[in-house]
Amino acid sequence: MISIEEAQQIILSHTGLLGTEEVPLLHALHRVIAEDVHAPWDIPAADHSAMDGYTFAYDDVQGGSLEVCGFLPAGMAPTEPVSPGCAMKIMTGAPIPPGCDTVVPVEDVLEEGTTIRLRGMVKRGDHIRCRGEEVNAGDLVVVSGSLLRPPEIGILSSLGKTTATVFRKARVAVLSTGDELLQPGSIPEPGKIINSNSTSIAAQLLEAGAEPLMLGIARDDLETTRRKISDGLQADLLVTTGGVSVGDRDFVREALLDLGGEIKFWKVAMKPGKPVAFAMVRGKPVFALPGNPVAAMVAFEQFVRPALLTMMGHARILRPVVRGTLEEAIRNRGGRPHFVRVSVRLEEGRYRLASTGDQGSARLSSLTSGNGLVKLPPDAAIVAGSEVEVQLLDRHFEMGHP
Ligand SMILES: Nc1nc2c(c(=O)[nH]1)N[C@H]1C(S)=C(S)[C@@H](COP(=O)(O)OP(=O)(O)OC[C@H]3O[C@@H](n4cnc5c(N)ncnc54)[C@H](O)[C@@H]3O)O[C@H]1N2
Ligand code: MOO
Repeated sequence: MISIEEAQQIILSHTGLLGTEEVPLLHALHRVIAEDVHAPWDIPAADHSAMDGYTFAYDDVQGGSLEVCGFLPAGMAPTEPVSPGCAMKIMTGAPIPPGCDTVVPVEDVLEEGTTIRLRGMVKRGDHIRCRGEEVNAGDLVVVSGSLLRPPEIGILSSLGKTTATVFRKARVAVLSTGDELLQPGSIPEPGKIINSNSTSIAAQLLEAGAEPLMLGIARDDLETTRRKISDGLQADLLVTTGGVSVGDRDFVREALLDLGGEIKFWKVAMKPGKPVAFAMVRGKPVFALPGNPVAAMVAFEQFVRPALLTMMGHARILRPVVRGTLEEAIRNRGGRPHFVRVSVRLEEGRYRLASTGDQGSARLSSLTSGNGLVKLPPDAAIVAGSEVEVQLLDRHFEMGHP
């Protein structure tokens, strides 16, 4: 049995970047850009007013009064110089006319008919956003490999871009195995359960920015399992759940080998998720996750998600780890690291952690009532009040459960 870290290394050594595609700018949100973007022009393109107020030549201010000679709303492009001794009323964002070099906000003047009187001190160049202050033509503005968040989308738009070249979304085939499984939406019958794993894995894929392709259920026989897995190899990556332990009807590993696959590892020292397998089959990575619903989701977090993010160009592929105070004692009596599901609350700037209760590998509510995983070493007993590291699976829950 290998460690979690060894398993992650093996996976990443078989994980390469996907290709790229050009998409409309808004479709590039939360994806990784695969091109360097240089500015085709200065931003701002000219000196602009940063305030609604008056603009004038600083040297013309004699005794603090100026004659108002005109009005410059945003959108105008004045070319005529302003006459000596004159001020122009100017709106935020309007270009500074030739001859002017200073702006005073409207609330800092006394308006007396067609003249204005400055109420206080003014400095040359006040309240002017200079040409190229943010970006100069030719500057590298967005670097290839950057994650595109709303601000990056905005700056790309300001550079005239309407599309972006980004790494492709991974297309991931999802297959569940088991004779006991019913399609989602069914009414349970004796001996049967609903295939919830396909849905939870698909949700994890969507959250990671990938595209799930639902292959449905493979019955517990070698031929069906092999055929369904073969179908899944059309995708960039395949995730299966169930049928990977040592049961008489666990056919996933045999099917992978029959298809010419190489099993890079099987069984990782962790709980839940031990009987996870990783294989390369016809050049495609295949993750065979355990059937127990929590084991499948926790193994997805540790192994599938980092691989997907790497393929889609992300530099940050692991969940953030923070330190928090345990509100209760937790212990691991087993010989494998145990991912204890906890709820993480942010209280007065400190993280506080509480166990989500019964930690059974089949009990999905141990995940729904929490948002973090504490990796507890084998045979560890941690007392209440101790500080431990926790992987944050979901930042929304920190402010309290809805
Ligand atoms: N003799 C041993 N038995 C088991 C071992 C072991 O080491 N020796 N490991 C246990 C561990 S740990 C896990 S985890 C499970 C994993 O087994 P499989 O991956 O073969 O999964 P299945 O046996 O097919 O199913 C396990 C469990 O999960 C339920 N399940 C399966 N698929 C789904 C689905 N799509 N949606 C919802 N629930 C699903 C299934 O009904 C079983 O209850 O093996 C232990 N056994
Ligand atoms: O790995 Mo299985 O870990 O019970 O859930």
